[in-house]
Amino acid sequence: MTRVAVLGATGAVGQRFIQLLSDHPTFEIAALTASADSAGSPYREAAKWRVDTPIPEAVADVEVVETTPEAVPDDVDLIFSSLPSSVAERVESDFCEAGYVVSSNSSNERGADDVPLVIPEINPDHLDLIEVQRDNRGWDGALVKNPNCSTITMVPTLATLDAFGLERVHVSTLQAVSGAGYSGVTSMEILDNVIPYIGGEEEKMETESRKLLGEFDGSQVQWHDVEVSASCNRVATLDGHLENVWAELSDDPTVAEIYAAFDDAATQDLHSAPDPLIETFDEPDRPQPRLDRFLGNGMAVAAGGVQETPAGVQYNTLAHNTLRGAAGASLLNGELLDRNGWL
Ligand SMILES: N[C@@H](CC=O)C(=O)O
Repeated sequence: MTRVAVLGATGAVGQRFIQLLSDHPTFEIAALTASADSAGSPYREAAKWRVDTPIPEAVADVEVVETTPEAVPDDVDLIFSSLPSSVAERVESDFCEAGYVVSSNSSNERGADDVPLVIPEINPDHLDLIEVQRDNRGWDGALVKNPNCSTITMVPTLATLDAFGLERVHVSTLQAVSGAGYSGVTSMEILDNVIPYIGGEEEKMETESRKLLGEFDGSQVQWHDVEVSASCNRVATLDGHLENVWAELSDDPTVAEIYAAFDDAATQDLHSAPDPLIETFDEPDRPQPRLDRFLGNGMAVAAGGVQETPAGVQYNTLAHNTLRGAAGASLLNGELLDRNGWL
């Protein structure tokens, strides 16, 4: 078994990690960390459990430790991080310096030249950037990131469309409240409402997509030159980010060819990877968050409503933002790290 630790285990994404790890066939939880205030408490007291399955018995009485390399057992092979990015910025590098491999959902360093930003089905080869990172930083460990939830929802379809010459993308998002965390938006703000702004989100979609779709040339990632412009909205759904995408392509594929390309999107032979990666719908009113967010155990991307418009090919895409878009994304990167011998 691969021994794993979760940094920031009491938060919303941390709880998803616990849920996903509790019946994982090859990963076992060896340590859970939280802030100094919670350290020393059993997990069931430190975390206000809010996931829709019961708290796993195996972790309920585990004592939470502080988020420092010294507090984590030396024989931990892999660390998952769901720390707030301000904390991650300070502590993730300490873990990497201490020799740990960190698969992180936090947004710090996603754009750094020597940090792999990875979706296993899209750019698994970018993991080899770890060699460059180790040379640059002198680490025995490594830092690997997954993208933001709204980026990860859209990029699998864009990677597929790249075969038709992806030139420009416009996207408008309808993002669930869980993306903002438990104290993110209050009920008074979001009920009967849409908030047409999510701080920093548009920039994340615009930059992370280009890095993910880029080519790793052995020493650096040459970012894709597609132009992406995003408009991000918070809506009153619980989980599942729905996105309306317009993609301008240099070729002129038919709608049927686009559906066929989505259906054939590359998959990975990893425990948490869905097959197919993209579930398609012919119906113009799908995918929908409530109906389609759990496709592929919450790890698939859904796409539908493909049509030709004067502004390019238009379609809707959806993914579960805390599964495929957060904890599940880091977990999948951990499975790839393990399979490719980085642990
Ligand atoms: N930044 C995202 C997080 C993903 O769920 C958001 O605010 O929705």
